[in-house]
Amino acid sequence: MPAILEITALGRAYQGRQVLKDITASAAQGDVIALLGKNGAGKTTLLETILGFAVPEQGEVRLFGTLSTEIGANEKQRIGFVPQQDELLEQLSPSEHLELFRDFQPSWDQPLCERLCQSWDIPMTKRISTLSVGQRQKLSIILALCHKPKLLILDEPVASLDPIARRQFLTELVTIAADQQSVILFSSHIVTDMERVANKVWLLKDQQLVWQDELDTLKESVVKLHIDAAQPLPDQLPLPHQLRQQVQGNKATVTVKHWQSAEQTRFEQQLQAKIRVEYLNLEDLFLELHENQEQSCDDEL
Ligand SMILES: Nc1ncnc2c1ncn2[C@@H]1O[C@H](COP(=O)(O)OP(=O)(O)OP(=O)(O)O)[C@@H](O)[C@H]1O
Repeated sequence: MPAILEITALGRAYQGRQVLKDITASAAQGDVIALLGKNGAGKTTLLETILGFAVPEQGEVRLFGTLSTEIGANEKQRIGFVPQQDELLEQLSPSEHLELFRDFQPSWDQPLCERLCQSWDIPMTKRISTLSVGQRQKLSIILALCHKPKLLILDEPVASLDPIARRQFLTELVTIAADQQSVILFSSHIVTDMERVANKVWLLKDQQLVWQDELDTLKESVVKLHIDAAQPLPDQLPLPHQLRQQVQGNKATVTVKHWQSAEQTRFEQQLQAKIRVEYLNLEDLFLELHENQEQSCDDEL
């Protein structure tokens, strides 16, 4: 069976300016992937290119084995998408909009739809043009979820949701990923949310996916070392794979990547110091991985 999502040597440029470069990645059933990157890193561009909205300048994307720019109704029925800017039909009511979608979707889950509409207080009979931003976002999510897609792509899906709706939405995502064995790929700047549900991280930086692996592996690999020495430490500490270091007298904090706990004793002996290893949450990891640009950095992540 072909992979749900396969990206090969993908490149995108706008008016000759490269936005994505040499991206190769794939996703398997059950993957919940957090797509991280600063503003303008290219997340929306990547998600829209995956969906086949534009022909890539380099490389290709395959969805269910078919080029994303050539997918037909069969593949489209297996995809759910929540765009950053919703594309709802303003003149309809939520009830009419949902009905319209349901008619085109053989696998529509009506009980799920009713449950979400009720728990998210969707005003079913008001015109969509009169809904609040949060209500519109909820409706977009319901439209994307209820046909039980095998590939669910969400671009900033929770930006306008209140904390209760966000938590409910995240719970739904986890359930869907587990029950339907689908792929979920979503971007968000609310990194704490992503950490709750994602099992993989794709990190976009300098046009490339500089990290694409298990979230747990990332957390074990990039750590902050708190060093406490008997004597003053040198300005530049001889530790490999440093992202950032701050030395003050006998103490230092150093963020390193490719950390291997077996090395701790050796470094302690080398520096004649005690080292405490701090494992970071995803938000701190994101900050550390982006704040290293001006610092001494031995190579790219
Ligand atoms: N249609 C376009 N024409 C020209 N440049 C574009 C176009 N769309 C996006 N860009 C540029 O490509 C880069 C990536 O934009 P993109 O929207 O993909 O980033 P993003 O990571 O989704 O950002 P954000 O987190 O702010 O939503 C930005 O520099 C943006 O200005």
